Amino acid sequence: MSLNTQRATHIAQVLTEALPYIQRFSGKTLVIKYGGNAMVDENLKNSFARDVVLMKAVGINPVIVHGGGPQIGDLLERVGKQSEFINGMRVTDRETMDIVEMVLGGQVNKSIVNLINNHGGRAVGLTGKDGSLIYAEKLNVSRHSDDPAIKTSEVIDLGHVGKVSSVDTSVIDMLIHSDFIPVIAPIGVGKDGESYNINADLVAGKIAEVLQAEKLILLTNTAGLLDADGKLLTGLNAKQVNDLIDEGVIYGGMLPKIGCALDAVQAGVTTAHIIDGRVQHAVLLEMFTDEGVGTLIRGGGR
Ligand SMILES: Nc1ncnc2c1ncn2[C@@H]1O[C@H](COP(=O)(O)OP(=O)(O)O)[C@@H](O)[C@H]1O
Ligand SMILES: CC(=O)N[C@@H](CCC(=O)OP(=O)(O)O)C(=O)O
Repeated sequence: MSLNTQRATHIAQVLTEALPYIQRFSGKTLVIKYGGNAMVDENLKNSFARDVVLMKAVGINPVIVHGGGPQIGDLLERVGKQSEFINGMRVTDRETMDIVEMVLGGQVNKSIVNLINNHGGRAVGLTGKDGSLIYAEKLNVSRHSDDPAIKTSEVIDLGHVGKVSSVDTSVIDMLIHSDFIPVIAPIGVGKDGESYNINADLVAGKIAEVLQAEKLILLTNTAGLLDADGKLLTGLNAKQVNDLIDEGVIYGGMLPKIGCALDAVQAGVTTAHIIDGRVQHAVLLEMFTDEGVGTLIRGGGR
């Protein structure tokens, strides 16, 4: 057998092995959160874009929600502004909000759209303002005292940080039905017309819920959810997650991620996955293998 025939045989085998997964997910919607930390390497960005285009080509409907925390951090640094994070959320004053909108709605959103289109897909970029997709309201968080004797907690004003109050998916439905791939920046608009900076995981989770997606896939810069010894936790339910939060094993940027994954599966999304965006073709590995990759979160057990 020539080398070319061997290669073609291998491709044919791979394709037929993927067939049951393609049949299972064809026509289904998948919400993929593409984290800013997973967008750093050119090869990885290209492999992500190819995965998305391939999915669409086999009849799956990917909806991309992206972050861009490190990219916002870079521009803030260039203009000499410091950022503070509380419970994984960036404290956002008006000037920071302008930069967030420029970086997420402009630079990051358009670069992902461009990348997908360069691989033969048809992507359309949106923020939550387009088509009134995401209405937001102000998010306030409470900080508990480190002293267990002090039971009261302090409410902290995070500025223009929002949470999703409602999602109108009309514009997403229209794009999906016309064979476009929606690429969404996590900016919401308040009833007062103000812009809100929303953690991208929260937006991805809510959109997955409202679309009743088959999967919510959160790409990040760790192998998945890790235990106190740094070992990957492959399958978890709500009770186990809450115990890990109480033990302080889950903190920072993983808090909104795991929170939205739990909320999504409890609201009807079949499964949520936290996977390693530093691995080439991470999304396809999750979709087209029985064992999957990263951490799988299912509903129940709270
Ligand atoms: N138990 C945990 N397992 C894995 N990562 C964790 C855990 N707890 C906190 N983290 C932190 O969460 C980070 C991922 O969140 P974040 O930085 O917001 O990523 P992204 O930009 O992908 O949303 C990890 O890099 C890690 O520092
Ligand atoms: C309120 C809040 O923290 N918003 C985030 C929005 C971007 C984001 O979520 O980016 P990653 O997914 O790359 O972390 C921020 O300002 O960084």
